[in-house]
Amino acid sequence: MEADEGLILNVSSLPSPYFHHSAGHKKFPKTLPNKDKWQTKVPKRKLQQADEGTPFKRKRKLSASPNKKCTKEANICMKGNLSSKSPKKPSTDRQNESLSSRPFIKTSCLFKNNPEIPEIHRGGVKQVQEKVFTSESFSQLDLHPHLVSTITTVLKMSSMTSVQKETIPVLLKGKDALVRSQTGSGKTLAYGIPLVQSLQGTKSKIKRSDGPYALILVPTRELALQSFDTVQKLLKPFTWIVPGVLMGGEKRKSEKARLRKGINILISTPGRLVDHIKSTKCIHFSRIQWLIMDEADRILDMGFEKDVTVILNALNTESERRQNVLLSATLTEGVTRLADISLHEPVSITVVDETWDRNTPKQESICSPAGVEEDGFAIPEKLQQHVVVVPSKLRLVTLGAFILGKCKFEKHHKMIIFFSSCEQVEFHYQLLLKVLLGGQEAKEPERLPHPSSHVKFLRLHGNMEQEERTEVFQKFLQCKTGTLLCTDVAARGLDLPRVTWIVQYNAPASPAEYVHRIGRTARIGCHGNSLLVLTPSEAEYVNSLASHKINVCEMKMEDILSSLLKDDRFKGRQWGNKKSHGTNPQEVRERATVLQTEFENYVHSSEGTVRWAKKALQSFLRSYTTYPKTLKHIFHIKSLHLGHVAKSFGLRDAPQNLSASMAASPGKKTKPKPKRPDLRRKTPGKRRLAEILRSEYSSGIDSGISRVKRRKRHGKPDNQKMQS
Ligand SMILES: Nc1ncnc2c1ncn2[C@@H]1O[C@H](COP(=O)(O)OP(=O)(O)OP(=O)(O)O)[C@@H](O)[C@H]1O
Repeated sequence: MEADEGLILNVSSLPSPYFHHSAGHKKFPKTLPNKDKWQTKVPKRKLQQADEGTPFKRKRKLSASPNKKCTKEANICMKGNLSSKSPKKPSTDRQNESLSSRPFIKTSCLFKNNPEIPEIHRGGVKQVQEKVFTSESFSQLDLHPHLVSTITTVLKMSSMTSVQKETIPVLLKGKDALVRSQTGSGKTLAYGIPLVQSLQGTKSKIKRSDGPYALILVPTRELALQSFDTVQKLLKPFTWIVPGVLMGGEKRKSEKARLRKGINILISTPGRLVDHIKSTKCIHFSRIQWLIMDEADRILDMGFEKDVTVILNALNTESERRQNVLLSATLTEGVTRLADISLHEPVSITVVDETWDRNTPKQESICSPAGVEEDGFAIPEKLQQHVVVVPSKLRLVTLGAFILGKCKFEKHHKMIIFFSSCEQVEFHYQLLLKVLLGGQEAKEPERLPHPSSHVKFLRLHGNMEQEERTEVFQKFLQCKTGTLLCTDVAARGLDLPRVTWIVQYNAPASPAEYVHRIGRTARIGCHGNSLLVLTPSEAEYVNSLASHKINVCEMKMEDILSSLLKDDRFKGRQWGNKKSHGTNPQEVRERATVLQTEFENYVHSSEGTVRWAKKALQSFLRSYTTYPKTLKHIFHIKSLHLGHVAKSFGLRDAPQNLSASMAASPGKKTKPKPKRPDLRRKTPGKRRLAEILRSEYSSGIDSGISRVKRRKRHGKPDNQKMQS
């Protein structure tokens, strides 16, 4: 794929640095053994005795200093071949015993030579909190009675949220506003209600052929669809006002036709709108009265600034005065810039709880969100945030165990897992489907899983075709349980009901993105949970979050892994028909190793899957280089142990010659990679990176980035599909 151009991978033929293979068992079976044969065909490995030392030392305290980060993992930087550091062989007696009567599952490979796990201390950070609801009803506002009845009967809402109570009157007065309130607090209606109220009451009744009166810009297509849906509901009694969405993916011709017929409230992603501004003659903005930019900071973050400038210029040349609204749960520097160029004497609205040390809510007639950012971002009160520190080698099994624990054994969970690249989403989607679902639904991945199965997987990312994206979005919207694997394309604005867990398998590029990702749960006063997965060398990220008043509490990796005790598919033969003791750490380790072996067997079942895993690993490494400067001391490519990271992609060996730029030898200075937010300087590398990142958000017609084609039924990951 384009995203990976320039990276050269050689298939390594070196023996695995992780395992001591018993004689005659140097190679794993080439194909995934079927389930009943599994226990006899499992590659023979020696058992690690329970008394073989403590696998995880929890000695080191997490340094408060941002530059101190010397775990063993960090020190072994990027050495792909660990042969010199292979775990010691256990005693010969044990070895013989293993060879004669045991299943030869050697647990030391996963649980040895890992860096120490630093202790995480909750910093006693007092999180910023907002009160979600007020006791005031919509009927107290000066709204059209039909609009009020639509809100109460169609949307089934009675009282206003804090942000609605503050924002709606300001917008009804015709003022510009910069609105910040926590995720899931009802910002869509905060602008939607005054918008509809004002348009239904225009002196001369709006005609469809008039064209747009309002423009709503959002960063992703799914959010465009969602906002369209809300606006459409509000417009129920006012049928003469026509909303429409432009978001790419759809044929440009049919969008043009809809524009020609007339759209009064136009909802669009910036890229797609710019495309129409440049190529569609019938598009005009002569009657524009409203410009709303939802997730305003994101719109700028991802290199849409140029598009926004084109849009603003187009609006300014055709209409003189309009009302402008910027909204987000996180106000950042970018918004200040955008506010400067797009808002006119705005009212700044931020919602803060009474118990917090300011009055709530707060209105300022200045436009400087800086103070808000200093105070930290508000997190929904009922959102329980967790972090787990996991050595690289154990990341994949920990993820697998977590999914099984929540979705298979606790059942009623709906989960979103965030990854840092499309390739990783695709790879993990197939891998988890095949291994955790034991192959049933994996045979027909496009089919909905059996309704009784609570372990279901869906995936969403910017390289999918729009038709499939929309289908997946709708499916996840409607399902009660299941797991969505996605990139940040799903991080902003999406209101997906009943999501109980957010997992961040790769840490986000900024605390703001952390806030938006976890904000997909615990919406509008509901309960929710989040889990951030960090490696020992990344543990300091917790301090970075704390500096934004974000408080996470630690979950132990061992506790997550222990859910494997409930799944006898991962039982080592040593335990025979014996009932699990429930807490035996050795048994947990053994089961984790069985699961890891299943992952590896799948990955190594064909050349295509190996290539796929390497591709996913590459894209992970590439995304690792794009953390901004402020986080580079935590997320630095040189802190990664390539062999250990490879293991978390089910690869038995660290790929050799990964890339000249990626896997530079330790100590050798490499050119710094472009940082995520700084995408305006047009060096070719930056332009390409910007393109890749924008693919998550683009209009869908301009990037030229290859897309993952809709999979055929019975589709198997192979090289062809990944190349698309
Ligand atoms: N007054 C209300 N009463 C009850 N539910 C409401 C009310 N206002 C909004 N909601 C519901 O709250 C949920 C979240 O609303 P919305 O998506 O607008 O939040 P948001 O603040 O825009 O979130 P984000 O920052 O993540 O984009 C939606 O399901 C919406 O229908």
